Amino acid sequence: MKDFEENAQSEVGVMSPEYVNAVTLVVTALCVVQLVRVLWNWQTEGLRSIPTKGSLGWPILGEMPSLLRCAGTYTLESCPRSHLAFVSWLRERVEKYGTMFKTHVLFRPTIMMTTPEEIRFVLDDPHKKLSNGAPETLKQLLGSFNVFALAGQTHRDIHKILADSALVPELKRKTPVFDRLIRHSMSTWNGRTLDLLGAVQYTFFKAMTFNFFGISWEHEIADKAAALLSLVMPGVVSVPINLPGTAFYKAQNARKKLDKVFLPIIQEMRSTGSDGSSKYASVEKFPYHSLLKYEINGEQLSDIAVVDILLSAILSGEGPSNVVSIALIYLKKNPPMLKRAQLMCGFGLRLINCGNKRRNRVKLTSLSDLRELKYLTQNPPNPAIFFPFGRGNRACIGKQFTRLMVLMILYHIISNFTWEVVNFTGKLKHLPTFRLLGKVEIAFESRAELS
Ligand code: HEM
Repeated sequence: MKDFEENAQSEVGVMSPEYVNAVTLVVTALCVVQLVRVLWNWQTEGLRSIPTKGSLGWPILGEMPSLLRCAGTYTLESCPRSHLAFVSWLRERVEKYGTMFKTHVLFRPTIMMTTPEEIRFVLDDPHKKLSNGAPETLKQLLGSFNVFALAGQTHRDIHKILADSALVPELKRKTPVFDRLIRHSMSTWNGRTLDLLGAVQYTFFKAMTFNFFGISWEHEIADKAAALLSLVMPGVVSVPINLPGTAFYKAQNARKKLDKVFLPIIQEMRSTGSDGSSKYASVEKFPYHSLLKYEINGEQLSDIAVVDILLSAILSGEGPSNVVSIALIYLKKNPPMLKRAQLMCGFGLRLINCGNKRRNRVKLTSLSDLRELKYLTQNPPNPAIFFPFGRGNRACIGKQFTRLMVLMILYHIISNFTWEVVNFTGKLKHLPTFRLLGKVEIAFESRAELS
């Protein structure tokens, strides 16, 4: 019997444990290699056929780790050097591959263009073949009709409708309203320490709900909308995990509540026609009747599509609060520059309001008033090489609005207050947009010489 078992074992060739382990290892390694190949092919699809030189970096991560090392967080003082770090990341690749190279960042195959001519070519999009690569969270929170997700002729038409209402003549008409709103927002600042980014953003959101939905900033509904709007943006730049407590979850809830604020206005405007009058005490005059009549394939935009469009336009405007905060921090660090700005504001005040001794009560009633504030409107960049507001048919529609509001807010702060930076991380971030990190707490006091 024993002989039989030994013979049988040698007949079927029983494998030693070492042999089994080695085979398992080889098979697992082959599977991993195959998986990485499939992932990599999927990840770089579309880019491999483009005859541009470059490196796609690591599987999945691409060249993101090296880019993040250059574009991470920086202190305000090291900010110019941080630009140099990013520039050296670019220069290294430009020297190897040329001014246009392929890479893999933000989990996507990417073509980097580094000269103003190349960037202008893309933004001007002469063949009208490019569409926008907006993040998925943007679509989930702002809806499929958000302006960044639109493409082709529909995008061009909607862009024009939005842009027309943000042109200088329209802003001229609204300047006194914005001025009242800003002075009202600042009326409680004396002796208080404020989260400046939050406070300025709140004022901006109220100005924009007036601009895009016609909602009066004095009405409580404008406060409700501004509070909800400030919850949506953090969700757009967050990981889309829909669990209670996450930024994405809060943003989704805020979006649902915003629909309840805005949808009744759109529904009422459709029924009342084009004169813009409203039964809502909150709505002064709805400015977008042309949007209500806009048709795609013979069908008018749905009410929710109109809300998507206007909401995305409002939420594009979260940048200016960073601009105001950075300006105040830099001015504080540079007393001679602050002094000159104060003098110019004073000079502007005298021009605007000759004879009025209560200088802190002065109103800005037109855009030409602002032109007198020469120091605040200096250093125009070269438009051929510097386009912070984009270009072409995707260009920012809020450029004039931003200039106007930032200037008015700075003007009122500089001429009415002294301030101390109480709490600020001192850090800036470049990705996904240029912004200050954390809260910026600033203590405001009325300027003694004005009271
Ligand atoms: C510091 C302030 C701002 C900066 C630097 C800025 C910058 C930009 C840039 C670079 C783009 C182009 C994005 C692309 O190419 O896809 C853009 C688009 C846009 N911006 Fe702004 N923006 C600012 C403020 C505002 C404000 C206050 C509003 C609203 C009143 C606004 C509304 C829009 C809209 C609606 C678009 C999309 C245009 C389209 O795709 O048709 N922006 N912005």
